[in-house]
Amino acid sequence: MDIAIIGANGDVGRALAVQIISRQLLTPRQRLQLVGRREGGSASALHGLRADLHDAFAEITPEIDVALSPEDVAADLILFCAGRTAPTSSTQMISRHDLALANREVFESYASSLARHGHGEELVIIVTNPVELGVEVFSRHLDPRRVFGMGAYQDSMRLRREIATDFGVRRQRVHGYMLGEHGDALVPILSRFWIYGFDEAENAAALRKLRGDRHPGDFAASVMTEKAVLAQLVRSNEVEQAFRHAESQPPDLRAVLLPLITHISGAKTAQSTAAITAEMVEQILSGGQSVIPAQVKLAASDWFGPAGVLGVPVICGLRGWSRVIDLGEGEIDGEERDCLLAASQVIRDRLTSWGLS
Ligand SMILES: NC(=O)c1ccc[n+]([C@@H]2O[C@H](COP(=O)([O-])OP(=O)(O)OC[C@H]3O[C@@H](n4cnc5c(N)ncnc54)[C@H](O)[C@@H]3O)[C@@H](O)[C@H]2O)c1
Repeated sequence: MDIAIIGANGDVGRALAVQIISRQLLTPRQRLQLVGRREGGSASALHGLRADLHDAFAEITPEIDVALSPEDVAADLILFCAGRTAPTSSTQMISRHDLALANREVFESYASSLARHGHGEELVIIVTNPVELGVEVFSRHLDPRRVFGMGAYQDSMRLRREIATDFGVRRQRVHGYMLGEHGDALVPILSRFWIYGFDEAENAAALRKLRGDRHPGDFAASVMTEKAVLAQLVRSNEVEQAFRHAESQPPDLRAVLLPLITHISGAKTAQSTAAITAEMVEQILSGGQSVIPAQVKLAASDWFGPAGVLGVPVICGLRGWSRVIDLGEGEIDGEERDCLLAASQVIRDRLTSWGLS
């Protein structure tokens, strides 16, 4: 298994290279390809990064090479983190629409080249935003079962971590999903929540505590309200107060709001994104079949809604994802189902507005 990181000179790409090597996801005989642009600083910086990685991890480095054009990408697993990112300051504005149009070209150039020059068995994990756009573009060129967006995985792990903190357990003991869009149309699926090791009564009490008197359909409006409060605090330079405000919210809201302030504080979320992407890679490479929440391109026969890109739990292995699980009749709350249908519509509308209908 060889891995390519597209956009390897970016903040996420560099952190991801360190994660892949330090977790020894590749043996010394396998290859890590660092992919950047010929123009700009990448061409020289990637050779520097290659040397730095050898210097840091001499005993465990895989073979590392540098590629500077889409035609030269050659790997079994492609981690896509190239392109523009949302600004880290609340005063610099680039609309999501402009970000999408800029990144659509980058997605297209690599997806069409992989379709022409790849071996046809590649798995692709999209990190670049909008994740749903990347999944849509790649799924038009490659087998959709081999394309994943890591947004739902990251959002679900954040939800589990925040819940774990409140109940004083390790994140690995918490089950629960954050599905839908990696954006404003996120859907926490608390009806699939439980803590391993708690009995039925303890889990029911934990769920009551978690939900309080809130309904799944209220979540999107709460996110919008709290985002406006935080944007105001960050604009008036009260970043510490913004973090305190976000930390006072319930776990599902914290899972969305804390990364948002982290990004606009200037720190970005490169380290956590790289760590969680590497964890997802580790699961996929384990060789077994695991359940991974991810944005994928669904056919209407895959779930209870229409065809399109959506964050859902899928069974996944080295040949890609095979089916959606945990969303059957009676498995989730009726209101959560409605929220997922609404999220799917939001994503379809956005893709149409970005020229992909
Ligand atoms: N999914 C998530 O949870 C998540 C979290 C953080 C960041 N992101 C996204 O990841 C992406 C990268 O973020 P970052 O902070 O590393 O940004 P960055 O600006 O630091 O890096 C982007 C890199 O992409 C490279 N690039 C641009 N066009 C390219 C092309 N055509 N070919 C090869 N390389 C190209 C740039 O040279 C740069 O090195 C952004 O879209 C960001 O929104 C996603």
